[in-house]
Amino acid sequence: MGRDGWMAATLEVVGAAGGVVDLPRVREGTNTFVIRSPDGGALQFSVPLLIPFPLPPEIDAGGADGAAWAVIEAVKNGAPDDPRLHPLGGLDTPRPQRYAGWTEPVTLVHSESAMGSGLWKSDLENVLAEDGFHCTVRGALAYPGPPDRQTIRSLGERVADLADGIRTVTERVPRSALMDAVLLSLDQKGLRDRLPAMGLVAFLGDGTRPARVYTPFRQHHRIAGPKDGVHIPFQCPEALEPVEVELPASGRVVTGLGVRRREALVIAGSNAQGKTTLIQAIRAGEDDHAPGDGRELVVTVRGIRTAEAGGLDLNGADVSLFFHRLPPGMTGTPKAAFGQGSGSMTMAMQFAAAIREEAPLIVVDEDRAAANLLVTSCLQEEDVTPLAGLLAGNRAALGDAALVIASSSLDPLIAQADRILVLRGHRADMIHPERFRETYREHLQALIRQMEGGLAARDDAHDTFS
Ligand SMILES: Nc1ncnc2c1ncn2[C@@H]1O[C@H](COP(=O)(O)OP(=O)(O)OP(=O)(O)O)[C@@H](O)[C@H]1O
Repeated sequence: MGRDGWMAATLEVVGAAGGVVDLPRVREGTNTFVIRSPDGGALQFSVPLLIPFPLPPEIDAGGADGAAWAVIEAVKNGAPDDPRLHPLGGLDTPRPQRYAGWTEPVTLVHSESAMGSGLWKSDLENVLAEDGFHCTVRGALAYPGPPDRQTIRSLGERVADLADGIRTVTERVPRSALMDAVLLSLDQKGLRDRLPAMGLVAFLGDGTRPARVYTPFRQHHRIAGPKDGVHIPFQCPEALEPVEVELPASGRVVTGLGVRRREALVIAGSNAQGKTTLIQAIRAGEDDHAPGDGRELVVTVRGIRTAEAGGLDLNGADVSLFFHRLPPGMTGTPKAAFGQGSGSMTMAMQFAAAIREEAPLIVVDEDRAAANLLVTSCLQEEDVTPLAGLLAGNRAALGDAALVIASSSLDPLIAQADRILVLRGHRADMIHPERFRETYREHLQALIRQMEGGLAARDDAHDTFS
């Protein structure tokens, strides 16, 4: 941190930048630093600024994160054309691509997770408040040489110019753009609060565009932006009884799929129809999204959990919901198991913990699950009850949690669903569970006939050649 003495000069920089530096928010080494880049070509800095742009009085402070989002994205957009903003993208350094993450667009307005912590976005460090726009900006300049009076003064001037540039852009953001983002943020927060009273744990609005595009800086679905090109919007089929909702802040009336408390909803469909994408959108509904994200109308209550196969160490984990005996190699009892968990044991632990801690919604994706914790094989012994078995015979053990399960091949599990949404060509349709069970029965009978036919043919061939 103290390389070349730049850190020692930081406070001088702060002084030189005058009143724009947000002194109460200065945390040296964390959000305030000046350091030469590892390749030596740039001087990287981070500094909390207070831009004199107070939250307009007509804006409800509850949606101020939307206004902060609109301002930050406008500044990022303006960076190439305004030399004062060039440090944001390291545009004057020999390798600007190294700093492109700082101007990477973000369509997230609020998240309780630590998602995208390396990106500039509306969060606890970037807030529009009554006393101005508090923001922590990171930048990079071409390396000016060792820290002496001249270079330190010029750094101070660049930071002051940057603050000035941010202020200019901020003041030009149309009020309507601020208001759109604010209302959307308030709508999502308000709807999330209302869901429990509606008997719902998630709402997936019609028109949602759930698919994502990944960039080097946004590699997780929660922070990734909308997919370009062909993008089929979600539309809740009539047979799934769409819910109509009046959004609390804008008063807009929208329709969509409501995921009900305690229900088991299966998202089915053959390969690559968009099951994982839809389930990820429901998970991302814990966050608030900006106009254009595509998931603005997906709202999920907080505290949802996933259960996935893994190989975690179990340290007194209660897996008795699924396991009635421990496999060899583990110690303890099913109520307090110790040892290296198998894929299904780890998943059982996560599932049981979610139920114990009263998670409102548990999400399971067949792609990431231990299949033997979901359905039974004819070889399975009695010491494990998979999820399909719990749904069939012991629903009470799952408490109040709703389940959303993406599955394309685990018919015995799909057969236990309360509702089945089936995706075809990325479009949602519905299969009545009773109809599915009939089809499944016929499918099993055909399989038995096929298997018996195959065995008989094998016996005939054996007789012929023996
Ligand atoms: N509504 C949509 N519009 C356009 N593309 C979509 C849509 N939903 C998903 N996709 C795209 O379809 C592809 C497959 O999606 P996804 O992985 O969610 O399918 P899946 O049903 O879970 O697949 P699998 O059965 O192989 O696990 C991805 O490239 C995804 O971005």
